[in-house]
Amino acid sequence: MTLPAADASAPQHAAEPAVQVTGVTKRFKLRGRRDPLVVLDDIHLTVPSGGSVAIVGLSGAGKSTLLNILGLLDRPDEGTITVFGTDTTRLPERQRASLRGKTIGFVFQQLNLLSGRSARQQVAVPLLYEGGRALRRRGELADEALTRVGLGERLHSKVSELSGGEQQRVAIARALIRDPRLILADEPTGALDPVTAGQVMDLLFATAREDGRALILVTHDHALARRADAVHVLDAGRLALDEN
Ligand SMILES: Nc1ncnc2c1ncn2[C@@H]1O[C@H](COP(=O)(O)OP(=O)(O)OP(=O)(O)O)[C@@H](O)[C@H]1O
Repeated sequence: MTLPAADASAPQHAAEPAVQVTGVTKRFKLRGRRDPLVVLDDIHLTVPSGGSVAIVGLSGAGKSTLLNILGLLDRPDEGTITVFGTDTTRLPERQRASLRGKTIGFVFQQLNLLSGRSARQQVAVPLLYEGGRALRRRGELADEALTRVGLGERLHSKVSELSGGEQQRVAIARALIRDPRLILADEPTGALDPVTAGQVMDLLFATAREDGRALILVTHDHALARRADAVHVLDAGRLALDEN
């Protein structure tokens, strides 16, 4: 897919990690319980530029909680998240939102598609907040992104007319249209058959391998996790490298 070209004027920091997580802790207060639930306990993680990391763990281990924090959708109680050299700890909400929008593409389990809109309209939505060329070319860029995920024949189909797997691919095309440097994916291929899943993951891994980009993938699928450069296991609040 020829997505919008990366900003050639943007500074390149090849040696700088894409994401650096230090000492992240997250607790939730639970109803009827005095002690909070410690979901993340002193998490450390480095994702190199051009790299991919898979996070595996049992249901309830805290994978989504961690992904929400990495995606700047939630804040940790302690610790720091540095994204492409920007320490997000003390960033005001508006700047966090701006960094999130410009830098991060989300492929989450909840697709959040609008049922009345066509695939092309859905995929173009993130470009509505951009000015200039990307805004003007949004239809063309959406078509390219949809073609890349194998939906070139369904540009005008409404979500309600698409299968679950096709909807998931629409969400992936939408996540990629702004050419994000960091892709956060939570079970991105859960609704796809093995062949389509393989193609979609090829696309996500290929995107991440470009210098200055990265992919963080949460999955229960160990075969898929092993395609990443490193696999980390989240268990009892701690994140450990899976050496197997
Ligand atoms: N806002 C919240 N308030 C209280 N507890 C929460 C909240 N969000 C998550 N939790 C709890 O934190 C734990 C981790 O949840 P999380 O959704 O991160 O797990 P997960 O590893 O993504 O699970 P799954 O694989 O089932 O999606 C769970 O026990 C969950 O109930």
